[in-house]
Amino acid sequence: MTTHDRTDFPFLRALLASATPVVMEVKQRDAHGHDLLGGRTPAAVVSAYEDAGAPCVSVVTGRWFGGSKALLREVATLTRLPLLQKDFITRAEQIAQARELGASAVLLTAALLPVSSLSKLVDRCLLTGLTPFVEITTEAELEAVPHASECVIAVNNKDIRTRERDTGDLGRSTALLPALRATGTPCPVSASGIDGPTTAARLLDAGFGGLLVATSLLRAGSPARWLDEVRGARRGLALR
Ligand SMILES: O=C(O)c1ccccc1NCC(=O)[C@H](O)[C@H](O)COP(=O)(O)O
Repeated sequence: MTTHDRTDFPFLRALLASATPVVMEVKQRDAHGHDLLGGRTPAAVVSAYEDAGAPCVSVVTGRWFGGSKALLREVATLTRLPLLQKDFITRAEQIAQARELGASAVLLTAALLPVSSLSKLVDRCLLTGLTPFVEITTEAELEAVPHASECVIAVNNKDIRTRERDTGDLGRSTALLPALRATGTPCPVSASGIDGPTTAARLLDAGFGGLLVATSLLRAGSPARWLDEVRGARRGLALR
């Protein structure tokens, strides 16, 4: 496969261009079924994310978290920011559908996909102009990621086998970061369980090129303040 021009991939381009590369997520419920929108509409949440300066937005369409394809379609009508679809994507038709719904990137969960399927789906994404957002939890899964230099690769700090009901092990991200970088991915990401601005600042300082956050941002009330606190915490770390 030939190397693609990154400028044709809006999700990756936006993440790489951002000084605060936090992918802000629209997620209706947490893994325990607790509502996260608190009476807000998706429009209100997306507007707050835009005001905060989010480079891109993730939309959970998976039913475990109360999502739906209609939610992605709705969010796509509300913003021009590049969108990531988070769902269990296992078939090429779902990639075509993601694009139709308005996504610029799709989640591919390495733990759920045989290596040959992951490879075909990554190829399909790249041919379709979607950024493959490949989530891994181990070094073995990471080694099986094809065309890593054209994928966003994210360490999932939570455990998909328990439906992500755990609080997340951020040590997994830190431990896997050198191996992540060695793949040549332009954007190593830490995803899930990032519990606040101080943790986010620490992960960005450690060298992550992006973070994916839902629960903490949605519970914080003001995403703009949350991101300001990340900047403040980073300044504090630089002064040490
Ligand atoms: O991780 C998956 O495989 C997955 C598949 C389908 C829908 C959602 C999925 N994961 C959940 C998430 O991606 C989290 O919502 C996201 O990482 C944010 O986590 P948090 O900040 O802890 O709410």
